Amino acid sequence: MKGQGRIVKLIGGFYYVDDGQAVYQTRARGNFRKKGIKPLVGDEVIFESSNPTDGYILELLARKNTLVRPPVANIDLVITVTSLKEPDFQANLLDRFLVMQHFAAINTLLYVTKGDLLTPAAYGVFEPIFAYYQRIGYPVLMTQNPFLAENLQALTDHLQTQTAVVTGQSGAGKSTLLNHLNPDLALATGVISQSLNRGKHTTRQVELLKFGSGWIADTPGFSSLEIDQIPLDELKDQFVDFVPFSAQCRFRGCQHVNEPGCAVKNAVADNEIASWRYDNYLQFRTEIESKTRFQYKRK
Ligand SMILES: Nc1nc2c(ncn2[C@@H]2O[C@H](COP(=O)(O)OP(=O)(O)OP(=O)(O)O)[C@@H](O)[C@H]2O)c(=O)[nH]1
Ligand SMILES: [Zn+2]
Repeated sequence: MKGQGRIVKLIGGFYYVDDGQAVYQTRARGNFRKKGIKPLVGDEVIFESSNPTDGYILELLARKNTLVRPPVANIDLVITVTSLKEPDFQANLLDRFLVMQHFAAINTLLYVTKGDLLTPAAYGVFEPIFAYYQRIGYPVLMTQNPFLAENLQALTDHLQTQTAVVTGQSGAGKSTLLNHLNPDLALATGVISQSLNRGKHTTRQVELLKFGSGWIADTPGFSSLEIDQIPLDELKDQFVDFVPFSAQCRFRGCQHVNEPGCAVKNAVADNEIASWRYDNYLQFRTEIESKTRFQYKRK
């Protein structure tokens, strides 16, 4: 038979395709292989299969978007799980996630965890920081006890028919959040967490799981993230809080570094743009510049 379905996981060179009725184990064939295009979890595909364990992907349908890390396609929403403690909150890492997700044109929601490990006073320090992210356009779900029913319900309301991916730093609480969200998901992650005994990192591969009428995927955590695939002069556009000001910069194409009459720098001085955001912007620029220089040298 020939059918259309979605790749829900990738293990050992096999792509598992869900066509809404069943899941088929397939391998990649098709023209796209010659072009060097690799199927990703989340891809819509045309496949051929005579039985559930022996099929072929013939064709990849056009992708809406692609997230490089984790490698997933056709995502509507990324839930970026951000812990306040164990591991400590790092605005630099959070901004990396946000910049990469904006560059990939994927919507982001912030889910804040581990407030329960802090005193109310220590927790309070973080409130204005996340209020800032909320103000510049990122939905934020944040309560001191992160897994209160109302907070989980608010997240469920955001999910609906969407395809969502849970991402974030190692140990931030991604799997824990999924377990709280739905007992059915807990089953799926429960299998994986048996391997917990062998090491610290639980989630090793991306798998799309049915959630309500949509899909959700846990992903392996990571502790660093390179932003150097973003072209240097496009980095400023990924800082969503800079964009409303940049139209008032004296020079078109202002990079907000040394240019006179820069409205973004003025906004930083006036505390309208958070200084840590601007500092991270300059740091990311330096990283991209040093990478680019390296590439020129090699030619
Ligand atoms: N106190 C507290 N502990 C939490 C919270 N969220 C997660 N944890 C604990 O933190 C540890 C790591 O949680 P996980 O859900 O495995 O983290 P993860 O982000 O999935 O980790 P990786 O799969 O390694 O990327 C576990 O021991 C959880 O029980 C929270 O909000 N509060
Ligand atoms: Zn400027």
